[in-house]
Amino acid sequence: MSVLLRGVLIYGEGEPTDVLVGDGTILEIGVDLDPATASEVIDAGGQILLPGFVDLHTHLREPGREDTETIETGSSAAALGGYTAVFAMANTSPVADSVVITDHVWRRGQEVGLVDVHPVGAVTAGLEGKQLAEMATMAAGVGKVKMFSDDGHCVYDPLIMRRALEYSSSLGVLIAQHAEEPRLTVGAVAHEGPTAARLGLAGWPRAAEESIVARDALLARDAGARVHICHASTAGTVELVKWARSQGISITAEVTPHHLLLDDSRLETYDAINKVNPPLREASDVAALRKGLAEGIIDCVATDHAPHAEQDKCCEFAAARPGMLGLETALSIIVQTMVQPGLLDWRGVARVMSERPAAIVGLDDQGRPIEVGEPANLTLVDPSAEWTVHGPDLASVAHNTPYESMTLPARVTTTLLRGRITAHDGNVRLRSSEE
Ligand SMILES: NC(=O)N[C@@H](CC(=O)O)C(=O)O
Ligand SMILES: [Zn+2]
Repeated sequence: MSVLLRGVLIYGEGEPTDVLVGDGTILEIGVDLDPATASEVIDAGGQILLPGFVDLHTHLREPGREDTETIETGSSAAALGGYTAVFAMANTSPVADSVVITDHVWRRGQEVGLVDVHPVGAVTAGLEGKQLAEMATMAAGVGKVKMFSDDGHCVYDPLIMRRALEYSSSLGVLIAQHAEEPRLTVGAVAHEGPTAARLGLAGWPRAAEESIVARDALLARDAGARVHICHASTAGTVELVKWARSQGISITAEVTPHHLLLDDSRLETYDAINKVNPPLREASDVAALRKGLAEGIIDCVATDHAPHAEQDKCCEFAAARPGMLGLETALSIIVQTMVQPGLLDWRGVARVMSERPAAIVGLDDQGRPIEVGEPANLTLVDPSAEWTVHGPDLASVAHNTPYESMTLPARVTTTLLRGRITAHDGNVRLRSSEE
C-alpha cells in the first residue's frame, strides 16, 4: 500500500510538491511524481502538509464510561482531528493505576489502529493522592507508560509530589500536574472574578493554579526532575513558567484550544457546556496564553478532550461535570486564535501541535521532520475550508462541544498513521474494514 499526495505545501511553504509514502515511511518528495507507482492518489492541491498531531491530554473514558467515549470512538475523533498519537488520561473507572489497565488501553488502541493511544498512568493509587501507584511496573509494561498524571485531581501533597518527581527521573518518565490547590477550590465552579460574582457562581481563583505551578517548579528543581503543567489557564502561570525556565528548571506547559478562544463572558447564559477545569478565565488571560504560546513559553497545545453524558452537562451549572470535547475542533481553533491573527505560521502550528508534544514525552516516531526516510505520520489541512460545528456530527459518543453552530476556519482532510490513511474527507478508515 502506497499513497501519493499531490500538490501539497509542506509546512505551508514553497511550491506545490508531491509526496509518496509507503512501508510506513516517506519514500519520495518531488514535483510530478508518477501516480502509477501509488495504490492511492490524493489530489491535495493547495493543502498544507504537517507532521501528525500529538495530544498530551485526552480523556477516552474506557474503561468505565463507554456511554460517553470509547477507545474506538475517541480514536476516530483523534484521526479526524489530524492526530496520530494521543495520551489517554488515567481517570477512568477503574483508574489506570495498574499495568493491567495501562496495557489494556495500549492494546485496544493498537487493535483499533487509528492513532497510537498511549496510556497515562496514575501517579497515586486510585487518584487518591495518598500513596504512589506502581509507576515502574506500568512503565515496563506492553503499554510502556511514558507519562503519569492524576489529572482531574491535583497531586496536592507536596511530599507525595516530591517522591513522584524523584521516581520519574530515574524511570525516565514525565509527571503531568493538574495544578489546583484543592483547599482554594472547594465548591468552585467558575473563574473567581467580576463575572462569577455577578452571576452568583462560586469562584476558582487564579492562585489555586499558580501556587501549585510555583511549588512544583521548586520541587522539580530540587528533585532534578522534569514537570509538565496541564492546561495552563492564567497569565500568572505563563509568568511563572518563564521565571522557572530562567532558573534552569525543567518545566513544560500545555494550553487548551478552549482557553485560547473562550473567556468567562461565556458564562452569562449559565449554560454548563462552558463549565471546565480549570475554568474559562478573563480576556487578559486569553491574550497572555496566546502570547505565551507564540513565544514558546507555553510549549504546546493539548485538547483536554473531555466527553460527558448529556445529563451531566444539561443541568444546573453547579451540578454539571466540567469538561468539553476538543479533538476534532483543535486545529480550527488554533488557526482562528493563532494563525489568523499572525501569532503563528504553519511551521509554528507543527511545533505546538506535533513537534513539542512529541519531544516533551519522548516519542521518537512522532513530530518528525517531513523528509524522505522519516515515519509517515502526517496530516493534511485545507486552509481555505470553513465548516460549522454540530455536536451530533462529531465522532465522539458524547456531544458536549462549546462550539455548537460556530463556523470555524480550516479543516483536516486527511491523516496518515505510518503511511496508512486513517481519516479522509470526514470518514475514518478502520483497519478491520480493509482486511
Ligand atoms: N478538564 C475537565 O474539566 N475535566 C476533565 C478532567 C481534567 O482534565 O481536569 C475530565 O476528566 O472530565
Ligand atoms: Zn485536569
